[in-house]
Amino acid sequence: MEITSVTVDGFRNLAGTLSAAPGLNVLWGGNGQGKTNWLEAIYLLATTKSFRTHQPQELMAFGAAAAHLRLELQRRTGSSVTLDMHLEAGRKVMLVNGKRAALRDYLGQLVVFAYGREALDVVCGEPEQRRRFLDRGILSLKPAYVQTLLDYARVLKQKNALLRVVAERPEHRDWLDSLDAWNAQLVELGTELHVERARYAEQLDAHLERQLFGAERVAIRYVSSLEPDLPPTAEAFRAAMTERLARRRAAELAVGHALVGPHRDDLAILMDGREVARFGSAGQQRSTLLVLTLGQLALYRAHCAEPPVFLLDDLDAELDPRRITTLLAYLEDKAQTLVTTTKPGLVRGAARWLELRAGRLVSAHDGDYQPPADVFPEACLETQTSAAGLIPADGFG
Ligand SMILES: Nc1ncnc2c1ncn2[C@@H]1O[C@H](COP(=O)(O)OP(=O)(O)OP(=O)(O)O)[C@@H](O)[C@H]1O
Repeated sequence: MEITSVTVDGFRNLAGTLSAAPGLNVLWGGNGQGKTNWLEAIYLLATTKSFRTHQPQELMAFGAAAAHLRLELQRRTGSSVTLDMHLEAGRKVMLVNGKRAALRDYLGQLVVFAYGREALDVVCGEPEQRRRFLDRGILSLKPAYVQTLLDYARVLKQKNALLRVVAERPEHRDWLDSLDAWNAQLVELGTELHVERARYAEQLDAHLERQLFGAERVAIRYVSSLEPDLPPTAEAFRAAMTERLARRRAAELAVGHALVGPHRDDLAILMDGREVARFGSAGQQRSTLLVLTLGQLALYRAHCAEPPVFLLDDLDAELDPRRITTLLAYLEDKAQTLVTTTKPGLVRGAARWLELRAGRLVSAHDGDYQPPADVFPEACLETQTSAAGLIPADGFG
């Protein structure tokens, strides 16, 4: 699949249309000109989520009451698809080819993988970020999985509401009659989550592009909160969760919320057997995230013929020049890539150059266009200041 155009109205500081080419597209301009906002718009259109915020209101242009985003994409088969998203009063409406679409149908249309500063939480943040990372990867292969996620979240919410009421108002103890029914549903839905996530983590580990950035010593493993080495089978999980729910019943009643289930699981990201988040350098943490994200892309390509879209934010701030060349060469035949940079002179071989100012396109060039080498002295200064955060050329050494 390839994005051919994105049109935005009322979203952050953006306006107008960007036309993308197959291959590498470079969105360039000074700091604060809306480059990341364009990638965020594309990510939102693909996944229905922002990589920056959970607050829909923040996505709307200051003072605007609604936003509209449209994306045209072309499939390998030659067919084209239009995705529309309308944001208003905290609501999102999604259309595929002009028709309202259920989430599971919408999510399969455009697959994107994104690497940027915000995504570093996957390595360094809370377990929830790592569960989301896994879930997003599974959704790229299996959009129907979204129903399992929604159902599990709904049942967990109901169970928590019940436990809270009973903890706060003991006269409602008879309401506990329904607890077994909620638990039975959690076991079934939790089994699906566990099996999908544990298998995905196993496959992802096998597809990590370790040699690309010297990440040979990185390994990942799904860690169930029930038992760290629980096998990825439905039988093992069902038995473990049923036993644990019975054993923790009194504790759940005492604290007033659910203590057992895959909503407490984690993904271990290790280097030489130690957590990268705690023992890795800043450069090693970034390398690890890049290797994980490229692993998701490789795993997707192993299952799907359509190349996905790769979004790479702030290229020059995240990678040293040697790694930029290695990464862009790697992506060349695997994805349509959109990168943002304040230093377009660092990029070679782009299919399209899109210059942005104040959220709008000011020039577009194809092919062998030579962008200015260094036109944003203030941006260069900022990049130098943050140079300590660059992924070092010797990677994990
Ligand atoms: N809801 C909003 N409405 C209008 N403008 C917004 C909104 N949210 C952010 N902005 C503006 O977007 C700009 C930042 O855009 P963005 O983060 O895309 O910049 P960038 O080009 O990626 O910059 P850098 O190179 O520094 O990363 C800021 O000027 C900010 O004021």
